[in-house]
Amino acid sequence: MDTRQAIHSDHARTLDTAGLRREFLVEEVFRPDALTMTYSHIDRIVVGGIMPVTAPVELPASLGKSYGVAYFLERREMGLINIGGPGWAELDGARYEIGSEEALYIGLGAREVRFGSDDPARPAKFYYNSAPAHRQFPTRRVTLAEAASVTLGDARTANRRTIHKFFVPDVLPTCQLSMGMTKLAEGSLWNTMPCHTHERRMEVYLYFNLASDAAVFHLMGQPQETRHIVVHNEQAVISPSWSIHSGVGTTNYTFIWGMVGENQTFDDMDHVAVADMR
Ligand SMILES: O=C(O)C(=O)C[C@H](O)C(=O)CO
Ligand SMILES: [Zn+2]
Repeated sequence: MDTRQAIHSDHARTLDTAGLRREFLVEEVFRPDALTMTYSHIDRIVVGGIMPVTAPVELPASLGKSYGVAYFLERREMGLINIGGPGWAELDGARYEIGSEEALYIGLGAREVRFGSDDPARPAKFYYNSAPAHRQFPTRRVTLAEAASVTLGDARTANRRTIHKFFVPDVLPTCQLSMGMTKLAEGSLWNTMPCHTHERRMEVYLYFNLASDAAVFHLMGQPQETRHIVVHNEQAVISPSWSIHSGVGTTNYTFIWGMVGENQTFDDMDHVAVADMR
C-alpha cells in the first residue's frame, strides 16, 4: 500500500518534476494477478487496480489492520469500472458479472470480496476508488447504457468528448463517491479545458486507451501557478481541491474520474477562464 500525504499548494509549487510525480502520480495501477492500492490522506480516498489473470484476486483480510477496522469495507464504499475484458466480482458469495466498460458500486459492509476474469487471454482490469462511508447503499452494477451521458466540446477546440456518469445521484445513491468515464472523440486532444477547481471535492483521474508511444500532458496546480505531469497509459493523477485538472494528449484517449468530498454535485465547479491562467 502506497500512502500519499496531503500537500499544501505552497509546498507543491516548490517541487521539481520528480517531486510532482512522487506526490501526485500513480505510475503502476495494474499489475497481473494483483491488487494495487494508493491511500491518499486527501479526503481518505483509496485508488488502485485489480487485474486477475491466472487466478481470482481478493481483498486481503490483512487490509483491515492497515485501516484500523475488521475488514476493508467495514466503513467504506467502493466503486470500480472495468477497462479490460469481461470479469466478475464475488461479494460474500453473491456474484456480479462485469463486462468491459461496465461499473460496479459496492456498498459498505461487503466482507469477503474477490474478483476474476472470464478469459485469462483478455483479463479484466478493474479500476477502483474507495471512500469512507456513513451508511450502506445497495451494491449495483451499472452498464454504459444506464450511465447518465452527455457530449460536450467541439472539434474546433479539439475537446469533443462524451462524459458517462456511472456513480452520480441521478443514477444511484452512494455516500460520497462520484465516478465516471470521459471518452475523447477521434481528433480531439483536450479534456476539461476551459478548466476548473472545486474546493468542495478532490478528484483522481486515470488516463487510458493510450498507445505506448502516446502521452497526456496533465495540467495541475493553482490556476495562476500551473504545472504539468507527463502521464502514460493506465496511470492516475491525484488532484487536491486547490488544483486544476485538465489534460492534452498526443492522441485522443479516455479517462476515468472519481471524486469524494462535501457533495456529489457534478456542476459545482469553480471555472477558470483560459485568459486568467498562468
Ligand atoms: O471531460 C470533462 O470535462 C470531465 O470529465 C470533467 C471531470 O468529470 C471533472 O473534472 C468533474 O469535476
Ligand atoms: Zn473536476
